[in-house]
Amino acid sequence: MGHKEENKLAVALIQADIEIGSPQANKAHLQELLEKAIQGESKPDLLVLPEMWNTGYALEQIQDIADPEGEESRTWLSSFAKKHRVMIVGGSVAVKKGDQIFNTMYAFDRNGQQIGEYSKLHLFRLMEEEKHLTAGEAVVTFDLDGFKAGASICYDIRFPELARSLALGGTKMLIVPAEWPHPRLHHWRTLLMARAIENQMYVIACNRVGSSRGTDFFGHSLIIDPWGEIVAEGSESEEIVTGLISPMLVDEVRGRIPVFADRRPEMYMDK
Ligand SMILES: O=C(O)CCC(=O)C(=O)O
Repeated sequence: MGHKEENKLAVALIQADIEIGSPQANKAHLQELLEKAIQGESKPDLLVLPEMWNTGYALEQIQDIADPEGEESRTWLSSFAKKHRVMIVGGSVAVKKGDQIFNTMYAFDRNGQQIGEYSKLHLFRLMEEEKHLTAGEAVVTFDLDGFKAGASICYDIRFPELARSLALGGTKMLIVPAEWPHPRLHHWRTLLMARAIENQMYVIACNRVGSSRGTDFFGHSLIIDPWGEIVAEGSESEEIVTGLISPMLVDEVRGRIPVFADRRPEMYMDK
C-alpha cells in the first residue's frame, strides 16, 4: 500500500487564518499554504485543513456563498492531491445541496480520488448552527494508505459516542478540523486528549487561527498519539504543524491495555 519507511506517515496540519465570507480569498490563501507545506524538507503524506475554510462562520450569508454541491472545493482539492501525490482531508466546507447547507469534509487519496465525504453530525447551538445548517446523517471512515481514519468536525469531539463508535469500527486515527475559539482552550486540549487515550487512537486536529467578529481562534492544532502523548502542537499564529505518526502503535497500545476486550456493553445505560 505504499507505506513509508517504518510505516510512518508524515502529517501536515494547515493551521490557517480564514477570512469570513470570502471563499475565493480563502482558497487562494490556502493554495499558498498547501504549496508551502509540500515544499518542506520531508514531503507530507497527509495534509489536513481547518473547518469551514471557504466561508468561515458567515452563517447569515451562507445560502449565497456556500459551494454548490462542493464542486469547486472538490475539484481544487482533488487536483492538488493528484498533482502532488499527497492525501488530503480537506477540513470542511460549507456546501449547498438544494436549499440545505451542510458542513462537509471531503477526503482524497494520492490519485485525487475522493475517498470520503462526512457532514458534521452535531450542530453547535452556541453559534446557532442548527438554524442555518443541516446535520449529517452518517458516521464516516476512509482509508489513508491502508489505515482506517474516522471523521469528526469540531463540536463533534464533545460526543465521546462518535469517537468510540469509530474506534469500535476499526478506526486508528480520528481527524478533526475545527474553528474552536477562546476561551475554551482547556476543553479543546482535554477533549482531544481524552478521545485519544480512551480510544487508543491517533487524534489529528487542525484548528484555525485569527479573529472574526470578536471571536478569537487559538490554533493549538494537535497530533496526539494513542498513548496520549503530544506528537506536535501548534502555536496561536498561522503555521504548518507537522508530525510523524505510526498507526502500528495503535495495535501496540491496544494490546498493552486491552480496553476494548474489557468493555461491558451489556451494562451500559445507552440503549
Ligand atoms: O464546542 C465548542 O466549544 C466549540 C465548537 C465549535 O466552535 C464548532 O463546532 O464550530
